[in-house]
Amino acid sequence: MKGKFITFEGIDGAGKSSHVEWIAGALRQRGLTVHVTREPGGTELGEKLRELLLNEPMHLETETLLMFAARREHLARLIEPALARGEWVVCDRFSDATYAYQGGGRGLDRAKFLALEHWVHGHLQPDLTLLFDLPLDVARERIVLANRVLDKFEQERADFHERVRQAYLERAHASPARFRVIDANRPIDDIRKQLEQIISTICL
Ligand SMILES: Nc1ncnc2c1ncn2[C@@H]1O[C@H](COP(=O)(O)OP(=O)(O)OP(=O)(O)O)[C@@H](O)[C@H]1O
Ligand SMILES: Cc1cn([C@H]2C[C@H](O)[C@@H](COP(=O)(O)O)O2)c(=O)[nH]c1=O
Repeated sequence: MKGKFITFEGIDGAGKSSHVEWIAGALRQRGLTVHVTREPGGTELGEKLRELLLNEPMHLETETLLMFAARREHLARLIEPALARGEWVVCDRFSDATYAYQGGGRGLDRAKFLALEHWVHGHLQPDLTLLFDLPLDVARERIVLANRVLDKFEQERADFHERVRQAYLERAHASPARFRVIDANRPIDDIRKQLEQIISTICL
């Protein structure tokens, strides 16, 4: 079977990372070779860029270019070779995050996003994108309960995160064949049952 590229998306605290390893395990049980990775990050250089991106204030275009620079490295070193070998890649965030955070959240010109997307991976889109969607206040409450140190994005105001959420939903609406919108305001076990059904259909 051909390798597939699955991405997880959603606002901060949506709960996507809680399912990334689980879905990889479910795929491995079907005999597949699966790589779990994340953005920004996923390579040695990408993880260094992640440190800067999540902590240093910078111009919006610098932030966007660094997200795509990290992505180019990630594609070249991990994602494209794995897919070429027929292996699967499960990635916590990809370019839809740039569309939602830098575009929706910060107001990056859409044409600039599209130009970078075309340059960096015009030939490749995820086979499946799971968008974890839920009201902002529920996601905020989860982050507070987790008691973690907030990064630059998590420290943004509620209106920023609301714009990110809406941009994700708009992007999902524009590509219904690629996206599955998951109601993330449910218990983890219920979400896993839905994910199990989704992967059964793509593993056929
Ligand atoms: N369905 C759920 N119900 C209740 N709590 C949840 C649910 N899913 C995840 N959580 C909890 O919410 C917190 C955030 O979850 P997680 O780290 O998976 O979110 P995330 O979308 O990856 O966030 P971020 O992008 O900010 O890292 C964690 O403490 C997790 O245990
Ligand atoms: C890929 C990507 C990510 N971001 C933001 C979104 C999150 O707030 C952080 C990553 O943190 P996580 O806990 O690993 O989800 O980075 C972004 O703004 N633009 C992007 O392209």
